[in-house]
Amino acid sequence: MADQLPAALGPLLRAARERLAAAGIDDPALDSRLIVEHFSGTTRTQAIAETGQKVGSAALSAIETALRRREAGEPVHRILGYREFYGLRLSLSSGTLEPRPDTETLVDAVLPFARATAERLGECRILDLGTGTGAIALALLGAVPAATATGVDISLDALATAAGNARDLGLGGRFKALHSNWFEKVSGRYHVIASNPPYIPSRDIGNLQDEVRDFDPHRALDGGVDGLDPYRVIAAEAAEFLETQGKVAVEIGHMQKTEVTGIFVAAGYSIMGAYRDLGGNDRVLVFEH
Ligand SMILES: C[S@@+](CC[C@H](N)C(=O)[O-])C[C@H]1O[C@@H](n2cnc3c(N)ncnc32)[C@H](O)[C@@H]1O
Repeated sequence: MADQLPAALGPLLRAARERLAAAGIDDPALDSRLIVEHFSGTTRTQAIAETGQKVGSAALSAIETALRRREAGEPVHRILGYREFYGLRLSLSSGTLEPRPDTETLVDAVLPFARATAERLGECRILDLGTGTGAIALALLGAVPAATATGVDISLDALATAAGNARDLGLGGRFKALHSNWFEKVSGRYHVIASNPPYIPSRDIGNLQDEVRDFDPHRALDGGVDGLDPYRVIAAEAAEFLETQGKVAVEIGHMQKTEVTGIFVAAGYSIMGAYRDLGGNDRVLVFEH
């Protein structure tokens, strides 16, 4: 019950952390802090300097509900309803993948080219295939003020969330959400075509961590029998939508570098760069046609 949680901030944080630790949560200190701060509207500084500050009963009740959800295995960012990506706060919804830090590697990989294009031409048109929350497109728009982006998704729910994120970040005027099965409804040409497509082989979905399998939409994960179907579509069709010397950048599963490179090379592309994530895993490939 809500009244079992202490109302003073310091003891409340301690109690929340102990509950999550007892439930076997990986990082109970971080998750309890995120939950308490979010639902009480307090800051980290207050947690250190004002441990006696009282949290109201409505906030305590929300914290109690959130702790129960976390104890039951729901990812902390699903409970909060947002996740930070490339310094941007992105709202989540049931149709969106939770953006992962690994995907920031893709943003880093194409950002210098996007900046240089914007400087040279006064614009940089970006196509983000499978945009989800809008993570990749919005990170690039945030960093390159002259850029514009179209975010494509098959999920209407994801597109509504991406458009809302663009608005909330003040990027709505440069972001267009497009409902399309990959390139089907896409028109025009782009300097950057970026994608973090679904790339898990269908048979492996059941073996994913519970937090991924049970809370990320399967449409965002399942890349077909061998996990490579979306790369085949992108390699076959992207050239038609690329500006001269434009770049295609894709996130890959850490064992997929050779196969994905082979798919793009067979379709007439040259590999321009391969990037590892912070864990040292192959994560992003950049091609030119
Ligand atoms: C791995 S998620 C990536 C989401 C986001 N770009 C990110 O990096 O966090 C893949 C996205 O592709 C979308 N998707 C799956 N199949 C698609 C298709 N046939 N056409 C367009 N988008 C598709 C999913 O709905 C999902 O949003």
